Amino acid sequence: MSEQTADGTESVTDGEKRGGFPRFRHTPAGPDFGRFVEAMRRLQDLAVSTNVPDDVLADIATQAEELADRLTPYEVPEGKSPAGSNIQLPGRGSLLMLPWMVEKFDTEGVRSTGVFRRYHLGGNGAAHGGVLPLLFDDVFGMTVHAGGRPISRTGYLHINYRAITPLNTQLVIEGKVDRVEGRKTFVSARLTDLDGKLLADGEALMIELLPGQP
Ligand SMILES: CCCCCCCCCC(=O)SCCNC(=O)CCNC(=O)[C@H](O)C(C)(C)COP(=O)(O)OP(=O)(O)OC[C@H]1O[C@@H](n2cnc3c(N)ncnc32)[C@H](O)[C@@H]1OP(=O)(O)O
Repeated sequence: MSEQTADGTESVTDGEKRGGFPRFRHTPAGPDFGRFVEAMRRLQDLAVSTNVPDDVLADIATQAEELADRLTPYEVPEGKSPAGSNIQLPGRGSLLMLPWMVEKFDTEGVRSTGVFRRYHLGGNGAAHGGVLPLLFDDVFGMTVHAGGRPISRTGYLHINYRAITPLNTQLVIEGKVDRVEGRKTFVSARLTDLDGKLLADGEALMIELLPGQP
């Protein structure tokens, strides 16, 4: 059963295995959206890797403020932006997500490839330990979805850091459903380089939302 809400989303209730998740209509990315997101990613990389003279930075800060002012009138609620739901774009078009491409999405599992960039630097050339759980959690969410399981949230997420994760190196992550027990879906994933060297592995418990659970 579903009902239309004031902002145009559908609030879906019992029987549709979506917990309290609204059913958002897909917002397609326009022709320049991918270019815009990549430009924003370059800005993020540069924001953490430059040392700009004060007089130049004053001008750049003004330009950044002007850009934000131009974007602000177009702010929309969750589910109304192309960010996050366009799987043909790196990170599905979301600046929050790692800029990785989904290469496989089916009942056997999910495979995604990409690089950690300068923005993701932790220390001494390695990716920050905090961005790996972001990658794993996102892959686990997709794995549950690809596996045909109901909408679920992460109960726990465990990462084993097996080796230093390099920046600017093509890597691959593969996630799969290990087993299902009632509402509980146990998933696991491995992050490797293209030679198969294991960098990190992880497991998580994804719990099916009950009707109305946010
Ligand atoms: C198209 C749209 C796609 C959207 C995809 C969304 C993916 C989102 C992925 C995320 O990252 S979610 C963000 C991080 N996670 C959260 O914010 C979850 C916060 N926690 C909750 O909301 C609740 O804990 C939750 C709804 C997941 C479960 O609460 P419940 O009260 O419904 O479940 P309950 O505590 O009764 O636990 C259900 C079962 O799981 C077990 N369990 C729960 N937490 C556990 C835990 N941490 N470790 C081990 N077992 C756990 C619990 O023991 C029990 O086992 P049994 O059924 O065998 O008795």
